[in-house]
Amino acid sequence: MKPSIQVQNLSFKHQNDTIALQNISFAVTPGSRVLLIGSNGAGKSTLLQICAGKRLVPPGSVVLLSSDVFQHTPEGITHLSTEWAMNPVVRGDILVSTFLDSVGGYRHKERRDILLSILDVDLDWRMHQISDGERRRVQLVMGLMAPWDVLLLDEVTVDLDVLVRHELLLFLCKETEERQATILYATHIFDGLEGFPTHLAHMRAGAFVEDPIPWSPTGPSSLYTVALNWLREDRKFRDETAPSNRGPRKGEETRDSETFYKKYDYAH
Ligand SMILES: Nc1ncnc2c1ncn2[C@@H]1O[C@H](COP(=O)(O)OP(=O)(O)OP(=O)(O)O)[C@@H](O)[C@H]1O
Repeated sequence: MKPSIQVQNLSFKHQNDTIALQNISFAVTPGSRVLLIGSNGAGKSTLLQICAGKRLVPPGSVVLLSSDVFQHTPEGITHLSTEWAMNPVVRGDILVSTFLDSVGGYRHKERRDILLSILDVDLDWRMHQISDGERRRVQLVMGLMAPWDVLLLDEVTVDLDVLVRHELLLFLCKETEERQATILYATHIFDGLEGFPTHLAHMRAGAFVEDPIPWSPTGPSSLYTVALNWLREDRKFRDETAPSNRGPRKGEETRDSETFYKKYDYAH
């Protein structure tokens, strides 16, 4: 089967020269649900942004749905991240129904209505008068209503209540099974996720520790235990190979900032 996501020798540096990805190669077949697991800063969001065609990468290094994702971003790719909710536009005084129509909701009424029900969204809500979790639900209706072939999810279920999150995960599983769509999902929350992934990908310092491995919820360890062990190994690996300055500093002289703030500390 032709992969829906094919990444070859991908490396990426941010503008300040921080190396975010190092020589990543992997392929994902249609119908897969791949969980990206890695510590903060491991490169998950950067990889998802690149797969969404949002960052310039060498031609041919990231091919989704048989098309170079940056040069000719194919139809059917949806990237949902937490940044969306920070945009003042989606916190403005606008009715949810108007908002959804403004992004083409009228074209996908059937799917939109299924999602309104799963995500328990009221079309009469006003975007500036709803909670963070409610706004997240509107984002998910918006992002998922047009049928997608590849879904790139960056921690967007974080503020959903557990019932809505559960229903959403069931919907996503159904979509991948019935339409052979593919999901790459980066998260740190493993509660209730046991039956979701078909594969786990372990990212460490911008690289894949190994190819995505098949996951079965009936195995000996829980997802949480696997993730915890991987992250412990990563921390040990980092401390042995590239000790960092993180944590308290021993024997350090007083910093200028301490001297300054102590001088103007009127609280005592
Ligand atoms: N805009 C940026 N400019 C410079 N460096 C960045 C930028 N965004 C991320 N980085 C760095 O790139 C590396 C990968 O970051 P990335 O956000 O992809 O990690 P992540 O695995 O998604 O982390 P988290 O779990 O915290 O979301 C980190 O070293 C991070 O400090």
